[in-house]
Amino acid sequence: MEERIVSAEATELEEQSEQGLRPKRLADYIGQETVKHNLAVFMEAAKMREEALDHVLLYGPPGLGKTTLAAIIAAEMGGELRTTSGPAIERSGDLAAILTALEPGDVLFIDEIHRLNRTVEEVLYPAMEDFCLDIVIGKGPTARSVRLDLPPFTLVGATTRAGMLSSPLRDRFGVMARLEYYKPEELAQIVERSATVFQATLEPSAALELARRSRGTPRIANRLLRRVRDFAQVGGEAAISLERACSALEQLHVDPLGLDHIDDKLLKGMIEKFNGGPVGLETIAATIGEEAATIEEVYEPYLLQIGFIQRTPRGRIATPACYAHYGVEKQNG
Ligand SMILES: Nc1ncnc2c1ncn2[C@@H]1O[C@H](COP(=O)(O)OP(=O)(O)OP(=O)(O)O)[C@@H](O)[C@H]1O
Ligand SMILES: [Mg+2]
Repeated sequence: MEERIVSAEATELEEQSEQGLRPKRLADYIGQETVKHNLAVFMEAAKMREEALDHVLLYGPPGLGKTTLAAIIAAEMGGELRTTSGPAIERSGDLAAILTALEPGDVLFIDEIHRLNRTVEEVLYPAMEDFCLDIVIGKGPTARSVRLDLPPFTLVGATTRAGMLSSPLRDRFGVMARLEYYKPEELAQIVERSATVFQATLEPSAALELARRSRGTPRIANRLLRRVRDFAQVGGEAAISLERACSALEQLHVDPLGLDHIDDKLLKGMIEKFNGGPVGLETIAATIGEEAATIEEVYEPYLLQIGFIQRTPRGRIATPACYAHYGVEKQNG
């Protein structure tokens, strides 16, 4: 798969630089008002009862702030954040080691929790439900099971694929929070905050322009800000203006809706080669030289979200909004 500036996934380098951009407290976390409001109530109540917060499942598309929110929950609850991920825990013994090292009130963050294997997952059930661990000592006829108590802790799970979680696991989360794509005004606030962290001056109109082209995703907004700042810096400009933002984004092939050349290739292909469809996913994949799964999981979600394509039983169709964007009339027949 080609590297894209509008990809919602983090590059390896970004994972480190993002650290400094993450808001640390709930009050600084922009947008996601419902999730934020509910979490604030649940955290307050847990603190009043002097209990650990109920286990929280955060789900939604990449780059919307799940990892950020997990760290905020730990900070607000006054516990340590222990981070791991589904694929990193290979054996049930690995998870047992992590669980027994927890202190009361800690937050265990399991990223990509849909990728835990079943045997590991089963260790998690009693840990989540009763704060205990059943371990088997010995083998064969002398084997016996011992129950270990765990300190009260909060599990925060994150996933982009909530549908892939088994129902016993899903049922053990007291709080389920779905993160939504951000509005341009919210993304503008996010890039303005990031610009302050970078000690860059960003004009409000430039912030809004970056926001509009960021596909509802803070990670993309911050990435575009970094690149646009480079252009301004090399141009010797003290502040990032709207004109500079627009010309830099044009240079980067990010159009006013946040579409790049790959989106163009896909959408124009549907219009020009298939008269707007319906056209099957496999056929689209073959014409643009991509895997069907990549199109479905990576390219399509944003195009569906902005209403440029529709999924129908007979295949994908390009909508009138998509035709209008490219200034093309649909051929009849
Ligand atoms: N509500 C927010 N306010 C401010 N910045 C945010 C917000 N949400 C996300 N960000 C920024 O966006 C970047 C990506 O966020 P984060 O890593 O938390 O996303 P994620 O949902 O965990 O992504 P992934 O699915 O790839 O793990 C971070 O640099 C973070 O600073
Ligand atoms: Mg994350």
